[in-house]
Parts: sequence; structure tokens; C-alpha cells
Amino acid sequence: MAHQYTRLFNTNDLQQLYAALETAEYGAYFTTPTRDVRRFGIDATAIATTAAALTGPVIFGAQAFDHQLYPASQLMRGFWFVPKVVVTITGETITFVSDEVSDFDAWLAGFQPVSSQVVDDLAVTDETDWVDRTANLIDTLAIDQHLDKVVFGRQQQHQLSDQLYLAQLIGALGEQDNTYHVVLKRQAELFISATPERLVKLSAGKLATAAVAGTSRRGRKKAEDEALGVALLASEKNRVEHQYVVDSLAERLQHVTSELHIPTTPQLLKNKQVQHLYTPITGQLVDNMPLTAVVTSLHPTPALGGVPREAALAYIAAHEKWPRGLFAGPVGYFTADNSGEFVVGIRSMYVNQLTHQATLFAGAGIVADSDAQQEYDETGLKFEPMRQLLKDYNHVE
Ligand SMILES: C=C(O[C@@H]1C=C(C(=O)O)C=C[C@H]1O)C(=O)O
Repeated sequence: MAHQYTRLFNTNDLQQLYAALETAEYGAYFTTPTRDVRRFGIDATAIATTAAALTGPVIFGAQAFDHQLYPASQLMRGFWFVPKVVVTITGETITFVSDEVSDFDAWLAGFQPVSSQVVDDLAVTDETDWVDRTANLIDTLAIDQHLDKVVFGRQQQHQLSDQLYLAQLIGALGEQDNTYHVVLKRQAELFISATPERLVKLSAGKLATAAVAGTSRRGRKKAEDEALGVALLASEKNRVEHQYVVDSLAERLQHVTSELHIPTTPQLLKNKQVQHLYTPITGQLVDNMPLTAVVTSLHPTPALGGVPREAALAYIAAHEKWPRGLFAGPVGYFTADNSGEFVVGIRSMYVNQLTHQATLFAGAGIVADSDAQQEYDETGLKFEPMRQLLKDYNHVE
């Protein structure tokens, strides 16, 4: 029998919850861009490699991008868990749910917050041949009739001086506006994302997804930023990249939704370093298809994989330097009444707390008329949220 407890939220609760996550072997933190709901899953009563294997009021988890095995990691292969305690903060209130804990105030008071530590970013290792490999990909796209778009990823290793503490990390995530904030923890491993991209949200049968593809930098001044946005909306190359995603979502949702609403032209989605073409899509799920089945059917969209899907995935597996793990994979939660939300784990990093290594991820949609150097610069901008996070980490109160 689950225990449930709701009371007024007070700001001290957050530090206690971060401390609880710090001690948990398994944990998750998830907030929407508006921060109107913050969710924590702390410790696990059950874990599994597939979502279908678990039942519980709320299940958190992530699926790896593809079948390639990320070396020396449990977390990056994807995992799902039923939290021992689920905590949801909505506006003024905080709600705790658990089968095992009943006195939640005593439970929360039992955690000891960790004091701030400085972590230095000691050395950065890049993929030095990425521009050359991207130029090869562009040549391939120009001649291959069976490959239209490939989202090509790259990774950047950062050697840190120490482990990262979750209170500081989540505090520093607070600087990243207009994005989801996601942290997944599995023992000494963390996956962190400040992604702008929803894969799918489901609530009482109402489905919401979005195409996010096509990218420009932000301008330094308002006029420049607006001009870059106008140019992005008018860019044939970016509109083609974007339309692949819209078409793929429409096709896959057609069979499972009624009243599918798809705007005919994209709008702009602005984050700190980049702006994207963005088309929000809504619909009504026809039967009670599980949210995780919708996730499986949509992933990977051409925003993260490519067109056609299978050929693009084969190209990625053969030509990216490292497996992606959770980078660009679905991450989120679902509830027993089939609601929940999944985002794609981009603007993300993986941290091994024993070796103090952080791996940052970025990718860019490549089509036949892409420019390799421009795409390199774009992926550089897409590393920035996590680079900034590592800097902000040392300045959290
Ligand atoms: C793959 C990434 O981003 C994706 C690719 C985009 C593009 O090619 O324009 C834009 C947004 C995301 O869908 C990333 O941030 O690493």
C-alpha cells in the first residue's frame, strides 16, 4: 500500500532532496522548461533494462540511442527504475509517494547536505578528424540516392579534478533557461542534460511532441539575433532538415492518433547559445497505447538519427567515433495511468565519478549541401550548455 503525503513546499526541501539524491544508488531529477513541476525519483525498489518489466506509480528511465554498447558503463546502456520515494514539487506544494517510507519529514531530515567544492576542468580532448569525416559524409550524401540526412555526433572529454556533487550541479543547471533539466544517476555514473527537445508528452490521452531541427547561433544584440532568426526561417537547407522531422513524426503518429494538429510553418525556439526551427505537434492517442510504445515508435526522429532511418543509423554506427550511450536517446518518466514525458538527451554529458571524466555530446544534421566547418562550429555551440554548467558549478551558492 503506497503512502502519500502532501504539504507546503519550502526552499530548504530542495537542498535536502539533493542530499538524498547524493546518497542514492539510483536516482532521477526532471524539470520542464517552465520549472512548474520538479520531479525526483530517489533510490530504487526495482530496476530493469526495459520499461515493460516494471510496474509502479512512477517509473523513470532512459533508453540508449542505439544497440551499440557504450564501454565500461552500466548507466549508458539505458535503465529503468521504480523509485523508493517519488517527490513532485508543483508550485506551492510538495508530494511524496512511497511503498517503503511513511514518515516523509523524518526521512527527508535524515540527509546531510554536502558543502560546496571547487572542481577544475583540467584537460579537454576533442575529435580532431571530425571536420574531415563530416566532409566525407557530405560527399556521400551528394552521390548516395539512399541517404538524405545523417545527424553526425561528436564527443569531447573533460578531465575534471574531482567528482561532481548533485546540489551544486542541479543549482548550476538553474542557469540554463528554456530547457528541460535532467539528471540520471546510477551508482558512480551520472547523465546530465539541458535539452530543449521534447520527444513526447502524454496526459489523459493528449499527446504532444515537437520537431526541433535546423539551427543558428544567437545574435549578440537584439537586432542581430532577430536577423539570424529571420535568416534561419528563410534558409532552404534548414527548412529541408526540419521538414524531414515533421514528416516522420506525422507519419508515425498518423496510425495511433486522431485530430493530429501540425502547424504548416515552423517557429523559432531560442536557447542561450542557439536558436532552432520548432514545430509543436499535438494529437489525441486513439487507444490506450503505452507511452513507452509511443517513445519506441518515434525514436530516433530524423532530428537525432536521419533519413531514411535505418540507413542513417547504420552510417552513424559505422562512422561516429564512439557509441552514443544515452546521448540523443529518450529519457523521462511515465506513470501507472499512462501519462508522462520523454525528452531527448542532447546538450548533455556523462560523468564517471570515479575517474572524474566528463564526456560532452553534440551532433548536427548533415545534408548534401551542408558545410563541414559550419557544422563543426554548430556542434561547438551545442557543447556550450554543458561547458557553461562546469563553469557555473563553481559559483553556486
Ligand atoms: C543533435 C543535436 O541537436 C539536434 C540537431 C539539430 C540540428 O541539426 O539543427 C537541432 C536540434 C536537435 O534536434 C545536439 O544538440 O547534439
